Amino acid sequence: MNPGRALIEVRGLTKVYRPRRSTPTIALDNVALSVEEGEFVALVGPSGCGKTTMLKILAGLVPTFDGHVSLGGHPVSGPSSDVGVVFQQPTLLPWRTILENIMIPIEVQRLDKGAGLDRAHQLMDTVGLAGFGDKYPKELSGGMQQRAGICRALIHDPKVLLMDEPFGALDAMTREFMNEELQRIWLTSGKTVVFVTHSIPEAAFLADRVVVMTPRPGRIAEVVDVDLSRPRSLGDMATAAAGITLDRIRAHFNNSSMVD
Ligand SMILES: Nc1ncnc2c1ncn2[C@@H]1O[C@H](COP(=O)(O)OP(=O)(O)OP(=O)(O)O)[C@@H](O)[C@H]1O
Repeated sequence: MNPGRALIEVRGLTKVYRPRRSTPTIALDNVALSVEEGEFVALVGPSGCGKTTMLKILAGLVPTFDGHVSLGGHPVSGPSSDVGVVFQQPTLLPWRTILENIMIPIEVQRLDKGAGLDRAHQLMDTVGLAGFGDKYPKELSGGMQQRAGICRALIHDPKVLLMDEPFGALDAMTREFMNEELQRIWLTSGKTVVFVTHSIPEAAFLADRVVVMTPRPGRIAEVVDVDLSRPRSLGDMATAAAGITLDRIRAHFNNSSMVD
């Protein structure tokens, strides 16, 4: 971790989708955000406020936008090996084993296979998938598949992990377990994480700062600091200090259905 140094810089970011046969949509409007190296930042906001759009832009998956977006001082102009992405669905290839799925970025980026295999086993150990490398995705539970997706995103040792509702499809108990797992992985890896969620408790449990977005067009309504010590336990979220943070975030959504 290198505190005080912005790894991700977003200034004046506006994204307008212009479909050929319908009216344009302003997904993001003049968004500014700096994320420091090693920081965990969560994005929350109502459906359609541009959270996924923001993440895709950071991932270099959206070619056109207005404003400045940089990663490590370099303007984002396409996918980068400095970034790992985890989506809501694990998107594992069904005909490949778990280990073969995790190794995909090593193959695509033509990195050293031996070192990649060592790291894959290390990551599988870390997330509790040791011994499952030879299984196929359908043989694993949803939570295990999502853990494999996290290993795949981390296999090439990216600086930044972008996560788009990674636990949204999991049952409540698995989701809580995955939140604790992710905190542990983040604490040991020192990665910079940007995490999209609809769940305010999840955002407050995981993040150093919670970025609250307005309904579309997405702007930043408030950035809420979460001043709770690490490592956090789920029980910590029932304390008065956590309650103040949760209320502060929830106040933005009193008339919205997004609150979990
Ligand atoms: N490829 C696209 N073409 C046209 N419009 C799009 C496209 N992608 C997103 N949009 C529109 O941009 C707006 C923001 O979408 P986005 O998916 O970024 O929101 P979101 O906050 O992630 O939503 P949700 O919480 O429901 O996933 C929405 O109105 C959406 O319909």
